[in-house]
Amino acid sequence: MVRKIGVLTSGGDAPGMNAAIRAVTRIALNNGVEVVGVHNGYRGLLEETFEDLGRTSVSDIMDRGGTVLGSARLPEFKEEAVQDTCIKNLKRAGIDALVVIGGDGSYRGALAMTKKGINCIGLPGTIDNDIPGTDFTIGFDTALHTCVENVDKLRDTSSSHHRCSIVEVMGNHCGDLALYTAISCGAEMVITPETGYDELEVIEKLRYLGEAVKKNHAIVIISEKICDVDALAKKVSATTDFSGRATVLGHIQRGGSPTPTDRMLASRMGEKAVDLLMEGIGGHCVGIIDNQITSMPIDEALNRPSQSRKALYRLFDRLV
Ligand SMILES: Nc1ncnc2c1ncn2[C@@H]1O[C@H](COP(=O)(O)OP(=O)(O)O)[C@@H](O)[C@H]1O
Ligand SMILES: O=P(O)(O)OC[C@H]1O[C@](O)(COP(=O)(O)O)[C@@H](O)[C@@H]1O
Ligand SMILES: [Mg+2]
Repeated sequence: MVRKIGVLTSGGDAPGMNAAIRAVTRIALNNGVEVVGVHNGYRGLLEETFEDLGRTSVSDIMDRGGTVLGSARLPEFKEEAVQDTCIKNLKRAGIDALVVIGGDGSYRGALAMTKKGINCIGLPGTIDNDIPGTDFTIGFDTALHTCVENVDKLRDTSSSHHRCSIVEVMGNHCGDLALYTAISCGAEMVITPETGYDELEVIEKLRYLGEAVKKNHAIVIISEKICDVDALAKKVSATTDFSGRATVLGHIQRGGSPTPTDRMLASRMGEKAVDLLMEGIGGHCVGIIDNQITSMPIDEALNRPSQSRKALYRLFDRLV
């Protein structure tokens, strides 16, 4: 029987994490289960930075970006000795189950802890939308809104100055944020890990858009970690009709008040996490598939192939 649940946020923060913390806390308390907030991800398990959470501890946090519990990356958490210390610390605090809100790395940690005797449930919290086993992650929708808002602004000034804006967005190794932004903003090109990158092809396409199609501006959305966008912008200025400018949206994509979609998703997922723990289930992660809240074993989720975006790339091509 579960009497006390811990909750932590781990890896890169994401808007909506607070709504998830709130949901876990309120739903557990309403079931007569105590809740402990663990500060700074897995580091808090090691350093025992625990805080009892009451109903009002999670008041007025739903609309705030970031995570009130703090987040961290703790590479040494992969070591068994460190995990063993964390298990001891959890037991000493009387915490018998844990909700981990984070990305794929955090899921691996949650699985390891479950195998060592503390049931953990993973909630997908990342702006990257790169977690298998769910159609959408908490934070993706808000980050997409931020990207769209900023690219819309860049389009205004790019049109005035006959410019090509090359906009780098986050996503780690996943192109979703770039692809969804590109479709939503009516960009001229999208470059992601899925499309691959060929500098000559990009220049040729921009030449065609400038010289043959007579476009006033061109927006290129590119995923991070693909090329040096400043160098590409210089090349565009030197070899096409457009003057090139690079913008790296950076960490603003991680902040801001979560959209209602992210707040809803976080609340629904938080509810599911507590229900699973109360049923005695651990080592699972929660997802949303076809708008239904689901759960599956973490190792099954991590071994699933990532979803095909072929239809969306085709749509992008047909819209240009
Ligand atoms: N294989 C693993 N085993 C145990 N813990 C892990 C593992 N991989 C990552 N972690 C823990 O999860 C934390 C967050 O992982 P990271 O990949 O940085 O972010 P995210 O969870 O957002 O993908 C890491 O700092 C580490 O503490
Ligand atoms: O904040 P940092 O350490 O610079 O990391 C940046 C990375 O974190 C992210 O913003 C989020 O990644 P995770 O959710 O997997 O932690 C990535 O898009 C980006 O590559
Ligand atoms: Mg990750």
